[in-house]
Amino acid sequence: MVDNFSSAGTNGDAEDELPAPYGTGPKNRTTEEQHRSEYGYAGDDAGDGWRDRATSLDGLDPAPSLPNAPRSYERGPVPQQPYVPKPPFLPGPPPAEDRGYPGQYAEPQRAPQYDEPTRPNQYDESARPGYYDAGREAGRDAGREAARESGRDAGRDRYDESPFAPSAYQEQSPFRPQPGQPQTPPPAPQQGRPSPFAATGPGEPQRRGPEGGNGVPAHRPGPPQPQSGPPPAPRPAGPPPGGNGANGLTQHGSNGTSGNGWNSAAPTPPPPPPPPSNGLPSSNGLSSSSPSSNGLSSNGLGGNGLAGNGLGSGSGSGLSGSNGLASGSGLSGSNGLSSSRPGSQPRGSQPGGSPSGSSPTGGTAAGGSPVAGGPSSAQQSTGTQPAVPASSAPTAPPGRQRPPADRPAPPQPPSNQSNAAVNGYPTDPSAEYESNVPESRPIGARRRADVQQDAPSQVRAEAPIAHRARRAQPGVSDAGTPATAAPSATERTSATERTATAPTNSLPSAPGSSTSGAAGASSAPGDPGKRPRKYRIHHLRDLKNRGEKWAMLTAYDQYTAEIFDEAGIPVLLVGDSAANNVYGYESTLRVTVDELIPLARAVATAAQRALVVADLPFGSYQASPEQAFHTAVRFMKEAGVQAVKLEGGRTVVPAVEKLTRSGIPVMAHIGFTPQSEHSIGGYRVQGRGDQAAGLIDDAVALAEAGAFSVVLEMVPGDVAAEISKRIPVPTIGIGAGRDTDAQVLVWQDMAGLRSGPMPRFVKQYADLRGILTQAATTYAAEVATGTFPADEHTF
Ligand SMILES: Nc1nc(=O)c2c([nH]1)NC[C@@H]1CN(c3ccc(C(=O)N[C@@H](CCC(=O)O)C(=O)O)cc3)CN21
Ligand SMILES: CC(C)C(=O)C(=O)O
Ligand SMILES: [Mg+2]
Repeated sequence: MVDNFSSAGTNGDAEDELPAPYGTGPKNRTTEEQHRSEYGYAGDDAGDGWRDRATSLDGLDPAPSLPNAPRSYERGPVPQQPYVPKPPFLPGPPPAEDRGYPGQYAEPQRAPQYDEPTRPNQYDESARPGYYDAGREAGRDAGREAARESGRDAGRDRYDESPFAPSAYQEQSPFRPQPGQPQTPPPAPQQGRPSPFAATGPGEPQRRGPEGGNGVPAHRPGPPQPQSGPPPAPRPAGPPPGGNGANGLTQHGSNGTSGNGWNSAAPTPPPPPPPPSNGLPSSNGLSSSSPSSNGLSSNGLGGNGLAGNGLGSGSGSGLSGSNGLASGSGLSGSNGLSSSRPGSQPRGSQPGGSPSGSSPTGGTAAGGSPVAGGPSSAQQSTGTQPAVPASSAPTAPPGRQRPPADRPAPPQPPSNQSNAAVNGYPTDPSAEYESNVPESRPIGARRRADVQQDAPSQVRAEAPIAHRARRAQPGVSDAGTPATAAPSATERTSATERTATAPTNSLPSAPGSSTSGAAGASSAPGDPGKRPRKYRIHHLRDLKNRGEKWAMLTAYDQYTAEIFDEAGIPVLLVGDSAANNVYGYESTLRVTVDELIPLARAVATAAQRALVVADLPFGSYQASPEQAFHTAVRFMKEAGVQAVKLEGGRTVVPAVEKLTRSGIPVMAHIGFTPQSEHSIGGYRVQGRGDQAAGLIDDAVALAEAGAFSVVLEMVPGDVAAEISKRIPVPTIGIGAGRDTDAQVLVWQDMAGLRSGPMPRFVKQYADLRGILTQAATTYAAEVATGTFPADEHTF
């Protein structure tokens, strides 16, 4: 059997599976289908918890019942689009739309490139061009016009233009909220949707499983959370971070404090935004102080949290610190966790937030400097506590409606040319990438840096970096950090220095020896002094050979990339998980190459040391190795990433070979592969029982094909351990236990930005949702009361 991704399950099939020469496409499908079988699944219920969780999620089970969309794809063209035979329908307001995915996936005709639709792929296929164009024209006009007529307002128009929301199409699409109607609250579709990611609306608590929704808590009660990431060195220490527990955050999560934890809270939608006037409790005194004081500000991401604490450090300790934050801020208390709900909406209240909470401390006002302040502030607050009674306040950020408009952020101005669209790159296939590159500094700058890195002595960062640093810390000049210095210092420094500095991060670096020296030394990710100037695939292998564990995080934008990079995270993944963590889709299936490239570019541009890997989204590589090549090249050229990741087992070996032979490092991804969610039949652990052998074979085949690392998602710990021993390249686990060579988490999960049901393998190290909720609430309150801006903010 083939299975693509999962072939794991198959034992003997292995051979069969091996696709012959590159023509994997079809096969994959076939295979996938087979997957449906339940494999070991059945038995699982009991033990794992996965099942349980599922149950808890109630019907959430993604697959089948989803009202949503994905299914449309599977079925073929979206029902409603009569006129749209195919791509054409892409209404394309803006060129961008190329995506028009709706129907296309299914389509056979065009070969390879589903995804890329948008831009006629330069490399490939010719065919497309015409195809799309035609379609667009037709579709667009019609669609748009109609839409306009309907009276859309400006905002809407914008929306329409968005590639994602072609008017005509949209309306019909099951996935998205209709443009016009802000179905805001939870987008209609979502509600029902089982997707774990779906933001739960305020009202949606239901989704959560019994357990509390997230299940998180429940599930992982745990005591020992093994999983957390063993930070590099110490890893064993598992608990360390424990602190976390301490922090509450974690605990929250784990405990489910709230009941379920986060969930519970959520349910109660809080009162809408508080009337400022009253105040925010805090407002009063707060004024300046409060706000900042809360630490919120300070906490801010940078501060405590992440950076400071050091994610990097891994689980460990540092983090905990972070907790502090959380709690400190009240957040915790507030937790955003609990309360927070997904954004979508009303989450309302989030408990947190509230103002009240805030106030507590007093803070510093200052603007919170990030970092430094961060921690401290946090702590301060802590004292205060969690403040945030959730209820209190008015927290609620104005519910976010996610009216369609917002969500898909379609940033792009509608340029019309198709391609040009999104990226801004010219559509012209032949166009020179270099020249196309929009910005001046980005890619180029980075690369230069890289080069230097290789050169041992280099040091100071280049101008670009400096700029970046400055930007980050207003006020700071090169040297110092502004008020709060901590972070800044780091930032400012050159890349090299930065590393070192990386503040807080002291994490566990591996004691390992750093072998190499300067530039390339292989070193522990967490140890500032030992970090390579730029992580390269050989460094990762060195880490494995030395037994040093490391952490990977997703990143989708500049700031998070900078923070994680400075925290010592050696690899940043611009995952297709941006679909549900950036664009608001319910699964990763809908995100396109054109949507990911801008994000990847931001991350690649911002990361100084981290190796940046981009996920090849669904439909952009399965058709053939050539398609994979073209898509990968786009990410390398247009975004500047250093490697790509694709999902699948033996069936994608030809693609892996093609890429690696072409000089493109490939990170493989097996076990539960989200892009094949529908063929797999939901979010399930893969590789149990009989499937184990197949999964191992997949890993071995991928490593032999040249993959420089292999992500193991939702794989039994013992199987992951075995694979880790069997292949020479690093294994990166997510729901694969503690014996993989590295761990990866989606940053919003790790930092507590999102709420809603959380996969069992997630450990939350901060409560950004709570922090931001409180910050926004306080800010709004101060504006309302006239506290802000104050004299010092006035020119
Ligand atoms: N925010 C976020 N976190 C992720 O880990 C993530 C994404 N997004 N998007 C892409 C993929 C999808 N992934 C997922 C998503 C959901 C589950 C999940 O619901 N797991 C359940 C198990 C359910 C079952 O076994 O039936 C769990 O409890 O962990 C797992 C992996 C991992 N990735
Ligand atoms: C969860 C990780 C491995 C991923 O593929 C993503 O974020 O897209
Ligand atoms: Mg992915």
